[in-house]
Amino acid sequence: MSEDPREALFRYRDSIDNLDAILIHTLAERFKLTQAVGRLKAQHTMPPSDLAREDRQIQRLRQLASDSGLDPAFAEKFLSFVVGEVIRHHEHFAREAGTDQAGSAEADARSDDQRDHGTQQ
Ligand SMILES: C=C(O[C@@H]1C=C(C(=O)O)C=C[C@H]1O)C(=O)O
Repeated sequence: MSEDPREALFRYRDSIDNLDAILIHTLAERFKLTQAVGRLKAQHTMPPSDLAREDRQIQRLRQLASDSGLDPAFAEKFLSFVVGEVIRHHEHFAREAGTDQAGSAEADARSDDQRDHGTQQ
């Protein structure tokens, strides 16, 4: 006899809940590292964003997504969303350290790039 559909639904949801917990824990660990990077950049007056690094990450994540049956466009949007938050943290650390470069070429490049991609911070 086949499984009760409600039992099957609960079983799927148990695994979904476990995976959601992994996502949150993974993001929390990633933000701990990016905040350390943000503090390092602020102390040494390095620009918050690095668009060349982001381009390499986008290509890598698009490839990983496509190899695992996930929409590469979704993977790119997700990375962009996360990096937008990271940059906000970096800018905060730079303001705190008094090393922010408002109006720098890097900041201008980022906002041009975001306009081109229809994203904003
Ligand atoms: C964390 C960094 O700072 C920014 C955030 C990135 C990220 O969240 O992966 C990547 C590049 C930078 O724009 C970094 O330079 O490595």
